[in-house]
Amino acid sequence: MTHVKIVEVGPRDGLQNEKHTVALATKLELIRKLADSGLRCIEAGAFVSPKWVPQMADSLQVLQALDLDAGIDYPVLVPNDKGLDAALEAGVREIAVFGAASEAFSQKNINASIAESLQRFESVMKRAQAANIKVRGYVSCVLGCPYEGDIAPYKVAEVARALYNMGCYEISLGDTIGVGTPNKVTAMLDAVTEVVPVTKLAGHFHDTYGMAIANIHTALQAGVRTFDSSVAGLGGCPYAKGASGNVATEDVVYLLHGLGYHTGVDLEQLADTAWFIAEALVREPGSKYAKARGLRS
Ligand SMILES: CC(C)(COP(=O)([O-])OP(=O)([O-])OC[C@H]1O[C@@H](n2cnc3c(N)ncnc32)[C@H](O)[C@@H]1OP(=O)([O-])[O-])[C@@H](O)C(=O)NCCC(=O)NCCSC(=O)C[C@@](C)(O)CC(=O)[O-]
Repeated sequence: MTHVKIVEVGPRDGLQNEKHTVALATKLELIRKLADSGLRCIEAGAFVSPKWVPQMADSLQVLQALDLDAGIDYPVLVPNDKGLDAALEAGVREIAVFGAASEAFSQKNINASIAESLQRFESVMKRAQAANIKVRGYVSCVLGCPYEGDIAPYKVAEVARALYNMGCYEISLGDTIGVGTPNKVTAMLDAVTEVVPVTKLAGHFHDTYGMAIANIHTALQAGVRTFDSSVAGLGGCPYAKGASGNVATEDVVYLLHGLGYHTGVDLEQLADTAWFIAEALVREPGSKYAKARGLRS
C-alpha cells in the first residue's frame, strides 16, 4: 500500500491566528492526542517575533515539554538566525524556513523582500546543517496572493528551486489563501517539477473556497505524496487577511484511506482530537468528517 505522509500543522498554523491565548496545557494535550492518533510529523511552534505572532510566544515551553526522542518529528518555523538560536536552545531536530512567491506577501509576512529572505535562509541553513538539523522550506502564495492576485507558476518555481538548492529536504507549496483550483495546481506543479523532483514536494492547501480536497487529489495524481493539514481545519495566516484554515486532517485522511493509501493515522482518534480542540476553542470542528461523525461521548 502506498504511504502518504501527513505533516500536521494544527498546533502551529492552526493556532497562530487565534484571537484568544491558547493555554500551554491545551497545546500540549492537543499535540499528545495528535501523536496518539498516529501522526508522526507535528509542527509544534514557531520561533518568530512574539510581537508579530503572539500565539507562538510559548514555543520554547512547548518544545521543552515534548519528548523529542519518541520517534515523532516536531518541526518549528524559523525566519532568521535569531529564530534558529531559540530552536537550538529548545533542542529541535527539524526547522522550516518560510518564503513566498509574492513580493508583497513576503514583505507583510516577514518584513523582507524575496531576495533578502533567501539570504537570511542561507545563513540559517548553514548553521542548521552544521548542527545536524533538517530544514524544510515553505513557499507561500503559490496559487494566489492576497495583495498581488494571481502568481505566475514560474515565480513559484524560482523560489522552490532556490530553497531546494540551498539544502531544504522538502519544499511545501502553500496555497495560503485557498484560491487555487485543480487546473491551477496542475500548471503550478508542471513548472515546479521542472526544477524540484516531485518526491521532494509537499502540498499545503488552505480551504477558503472548499477546493482543498480537489486540489490534493490533483496533486496526488501528479505524484505528490506529502500533504500538510490541520486537525479540525484550524488556522489561517495572520498576514493573509480572509484566509481560512488549512484543509482538515480528518478530511484528508478520509480521502486518502478511501483511495487506498496508507497514512498510519487512526481516523476515529483523530476525530476525537478534532472535537477536543474545537471544544477548547468553543466552536465546532471545521472538518466535514468530524461534524458528520459527531461528538462521541
Ligand atoms: C521575521 C521577523 C522576525 C522580522 O521582523 P523585523 O521586525 O523585521 O525584525 P528585526 O530583525 O528588525 O527585529 C525586530 C524585533 O524583533 C525581534 N526578533 C527578530 N527576529 C526574531 C525571532 N526570530 N524571534 C523572536 N524575536 C525576533 C528582534 O529581537 C527585535 O526585537 P526588539 O528589539 O524590537 O524587542 C517578523 O517579521 C516575524 O516574526 N514574522 C513572522 C511572521 C509569521 O510567523 N507568519 C506566520 C507564519 S507563515 C505562514 O503561516 C504561511 C505557511 C508557512 O503556513 C504556509 C502557507 O500557508 O502559505
